[in-house]
Amino acid sequence: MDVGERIQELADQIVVLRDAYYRGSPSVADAEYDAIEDELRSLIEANPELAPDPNPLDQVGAPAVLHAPVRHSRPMLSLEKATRPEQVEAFFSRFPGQSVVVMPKLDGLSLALVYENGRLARAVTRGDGTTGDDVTPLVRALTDGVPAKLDVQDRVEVRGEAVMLRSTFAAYNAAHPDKPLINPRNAAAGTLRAKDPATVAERRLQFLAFDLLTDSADADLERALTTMGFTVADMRHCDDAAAAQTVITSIEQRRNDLDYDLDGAVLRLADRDAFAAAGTRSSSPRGALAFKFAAEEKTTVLADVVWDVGKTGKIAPVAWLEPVFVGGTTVTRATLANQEVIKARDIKIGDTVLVRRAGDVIPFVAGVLDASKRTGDEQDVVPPVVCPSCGFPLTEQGNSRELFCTNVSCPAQTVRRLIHWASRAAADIDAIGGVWIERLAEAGILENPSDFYHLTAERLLEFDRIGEVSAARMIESIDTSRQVGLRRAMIGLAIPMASEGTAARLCRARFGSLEAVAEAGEEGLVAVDDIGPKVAASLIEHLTRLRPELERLREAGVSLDVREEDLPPVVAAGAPLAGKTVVVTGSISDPRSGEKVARPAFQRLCEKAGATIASSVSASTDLLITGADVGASKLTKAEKLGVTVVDQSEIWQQLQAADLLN
Ligand SMILES: NC(=O)c1ccc[n+]([C@@H]2O[C@H](COP(=O)([O-])OP(=O)(O)OC[C@H]3O[C@@H](n4cnc5c(N)ncnc54)[C@H](O)[C@@H]3O)[C@@H](O)[C@H]2O)c1
Ligand SMILES: [Zn+2]
Repeated sequence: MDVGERIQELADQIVVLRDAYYRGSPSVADAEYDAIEDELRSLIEANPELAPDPNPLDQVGAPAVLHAPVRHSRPMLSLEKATRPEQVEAFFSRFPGQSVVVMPKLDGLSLALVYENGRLARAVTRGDGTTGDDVTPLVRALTDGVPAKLDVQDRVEVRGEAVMLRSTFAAYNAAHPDKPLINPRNAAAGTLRAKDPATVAERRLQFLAFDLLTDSADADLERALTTMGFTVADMRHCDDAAAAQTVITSIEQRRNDLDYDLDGAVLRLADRDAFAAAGTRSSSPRGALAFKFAAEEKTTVLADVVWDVGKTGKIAPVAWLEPVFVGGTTVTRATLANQEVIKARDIKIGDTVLVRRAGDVIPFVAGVLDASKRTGDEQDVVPPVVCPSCGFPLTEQGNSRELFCTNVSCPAQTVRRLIHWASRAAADIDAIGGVWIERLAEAGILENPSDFYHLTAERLLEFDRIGEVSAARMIESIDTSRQVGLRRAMIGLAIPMASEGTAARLCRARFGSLEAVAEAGEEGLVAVDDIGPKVAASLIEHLTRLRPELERLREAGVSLDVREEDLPPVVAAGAPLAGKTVVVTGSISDPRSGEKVARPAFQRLCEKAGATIASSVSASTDLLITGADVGASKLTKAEKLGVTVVDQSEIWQQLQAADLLN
């Protein structure tokens, strides 16, 4: 094929792929689509005379199916892409002396919000860049971060990205295993295509502003937007390429801690007038550049599905994949959740599947993008009828029909329980990996956690492929783990229904040892906040069953007593929340960095500030601290009970003022 033909072929492919993508059913992963654009771009650069007409690279989006078309005041463009530091340098050298802001490139869909006489008049999607879709009712009903009113009378247009938070996405998929969403970007776009807000009510979006079109406002973009009350993607001012590169790298490193997907960093002239003066190309502004990060989604072939027995006997499907580089590592295994999810996503062995590895979640198979690629040789995924490890019959539980092995002495479960005991969150026996645990269990040396503490170097040296140094290290690591203490021992014993939070709360409630928990009785346990009768019953049942094991652990010198660090924090005099009972709700993030903060970590900070934490709002609550994405029902309840509601920002300020951060 000659170059001209290849160019035409790529251009045609792009048109077809864009059409499918902007209709909401992409047929390849973004990374694969981008590779096609890149190839076309470099062929045209080398052979400008062969540029196709029309050239899809000069166009934005797709001639979408518009329900309520609205023409944009100024075109909504795409961004020039970069992947190498030299391209960042070239950008700076084009604008000598100009300050540049560097900010995350949010992966959602762009919206233009038009305000007239201080009121939100219209919210419009990008569409083909010239004409977009009016989605005002959906944005009003479902999007956080869109003020209904502004303190400005002139016409103001604010542009930004509507994203679905990763936490919203995960919660939605957990609640709807029968109709899972593929990824947050697609989910956000689908939400704004809905005919009726009520049908997508659980799919809330967040708007983050990055552009402002008006004459009457501060020249500095970030200051102008924040003054108006918008949430702005974290912007850093940089005076040279080296500084920008440092910010880009730090954004990429923080990528996993954020509650939204990013696909890169955007560089843009900080001064609004300079940006406007720089002008545009056919499909992108000259005053901005997008630096792309490694993809968090790729497609690969699902080679097989194996059913894995977990520590509680749960049998879960695991996808074996042809190796694929995604989210920064090579992935060969991914979770498929359960049989209902496999059915809902219509996944077969041999399919080309989309694998997603984003944030701190384990890689999962998000679905099949293009079922028309099937050859007919694909095979259905058939759930097992007996335990793959011990052959015992299985039971099904819950709406997702999760499978469980009913044999308490199932060998696979035993190994998993031992691995769990040795894991970092529990006893942290880091020198002994899963493979060794399996070998030792097979040899009949390990069955219960207490067996670890009778291992000797001599015994380990009887095995093949082990030297004295590693045997000594393993024994030393076991010895250190004797200090495990109440909280982590409880985690390590994997008691059904008792979470890591349960273990932490029992310590905070001043239980002195695991035995003390076992003897507290239901009444003593439910007195602890957030421990209900079901959790209490499970604790009593399993700790009673484990009584002989607890004795064996004690005899082996393992501490099951509460550790100093797990006790409630010492509260300083004059602490800002002293004596207050508080409830924390919504998603919390540190305003200094924008990073998501796990709720327990934030609650711990509140405790340091003197608060007592409660799990739900009641008449004895003093404060309800709200993060992002708070359901209306919580607020209504607080209002009814006369509980004061404060935004997290106020608490962060108080924490900072009391020197409780860092
Ligand atoms: N999988 C497929 O088949 C397929 C097909 C077509 C397009 N796509 C994907 O769609 C995207 C193409 O869209 P594009 O060409 O407009 O490029 P783009 O999405 O990469 O860049 C432009 C967009 O970036 C967004 N953005 C996010 N944060 C921003 C910020 N801080 N400042 C400015 N803009 C910001 C804006 O919405 C803007 O419209 C790519 O990610 C591509 O992979 C995929
Ligand atoms: Zn079994």
